[in-house]
Amino acid sequence: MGGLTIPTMDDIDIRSKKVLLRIDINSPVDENGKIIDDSRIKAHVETIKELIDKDNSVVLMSHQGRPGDKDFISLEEHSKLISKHLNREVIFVDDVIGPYAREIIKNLKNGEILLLDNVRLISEELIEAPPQQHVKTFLVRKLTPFFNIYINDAFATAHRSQPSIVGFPLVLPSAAGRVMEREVSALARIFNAEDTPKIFVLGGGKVHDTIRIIENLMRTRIADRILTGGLVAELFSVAKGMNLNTKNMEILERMGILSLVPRARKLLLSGAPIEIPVDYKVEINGNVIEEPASKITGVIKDIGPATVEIYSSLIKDAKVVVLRGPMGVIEDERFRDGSKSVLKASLEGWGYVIIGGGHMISALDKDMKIDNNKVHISTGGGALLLFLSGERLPALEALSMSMTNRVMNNAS
Ligand SMILES: Nc1ncnc2c1ncn2[C@@H]1O[C@H](COP(=O)(O)OP(=O)(O)O)[C@@H](O)[C@H]1O
Ligand SMILES: O=C(OP(=O)(O)O)[C@H](O)COP(=O)(O)O
Repeated sequence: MGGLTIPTMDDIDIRSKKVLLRIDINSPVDENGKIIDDSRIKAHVETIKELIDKDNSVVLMSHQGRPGDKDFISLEEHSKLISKHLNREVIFVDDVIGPYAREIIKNLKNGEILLLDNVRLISEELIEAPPQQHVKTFLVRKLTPFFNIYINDAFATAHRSQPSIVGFPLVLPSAAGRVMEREVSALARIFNAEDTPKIFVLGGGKVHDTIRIIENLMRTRIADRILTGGLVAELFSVAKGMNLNTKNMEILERMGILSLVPRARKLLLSGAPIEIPVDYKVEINGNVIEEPASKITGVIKDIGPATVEIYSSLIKDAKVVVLRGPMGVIEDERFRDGSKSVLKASLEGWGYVIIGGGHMISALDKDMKIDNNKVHISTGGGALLLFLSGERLPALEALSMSMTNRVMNNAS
């Protein structure tokens, strides 16, 4: 798959085993911490079902949000949703590696499913390091003895070199789950680097990740044009010398985004084809108004209608459109238009469309017509873009290493 040889669930003996299944059910949540879109949860049902049908006991592991952020919450609600979509009981334990969790894992019977709590409750999980280092973490050492097999189905986290992603494949027989397998093979099929023009529509809030992705896209000359929205647009607007007014600058400062301005300027000076919005929807004292980018007085919450029109016409002429990260604060119904409109334009165009990232997917309306022959809805955001820009993903590398280790172990 995708240049690397990666074991899938067809390559290992998965019958009547105890399986650790890393999934990515990191979902958008509202201001009360309630899940507003369960697409990622639904995506993993196929892999879980297959493991249960093969008489395994399955322990699910995932993260949700990052410590310090509002969406860093327990996985209890997720367990109910998995249970609903599977139509089976899912045991939830509000623990990850403690004695209580280990006891339940130990006693889990074939056919039973357990969801551990947010793996990022374990601080080691936030560290990016090579697999050889992560093998030594408490997380990997405490849990490995209970399992026969590790399956990684978390394509959306494949760009992180964290213990739950890269540690276990070095010590347990491992394979890619069905989501991981399908993502990698679909992208390899649909994404042809020769097809032009390729337009990337990049928004959302993970600006540190996105600037790295844009640098990669420019280095490998993959993107012909980048249309920005969300906080990514604000960064490039500042880098282009626009005045976004004090309130927005304070938000960017607080989020550590202003420190990225020199990198954004370097990209622009090197000729990166990055477009910024010409107008925005802003919020002032609870009211929504439209303002031109040159005269911003409110807090920026979405791209405006003139920008939507320009972006839509560019999108419609593209051979490949890749969208990741919403154009605005889509948790608020009043600021979903920008994201919905660029999605609609992409689906109406003639090119291939790849949509990624938990938030952008949640802006897809049920009545939007999706032609499965030319649209791939990915569970990944950052992972998807790094994969498309040619970067090697740590999760895939670790799975590939696990196969080499097994071949060597069998030979010795
Ligand atoms: N102008 C904006 N100001 C503040 N937050 C924004 C803005 N535009 C988008 N966002 C936020 O970006 C977040 C989603 O970004 P991200 O996690 O990068 O996307 P995805 O999950 O699709 O990969 C949402 O919570 C949304 O509110
Ligand atoms: O939502 C995710 O990534 P995405 O926003 O790039 O799609 C993944 O769950 C990874 O989460 P992280 O970016 O906090 O490591």
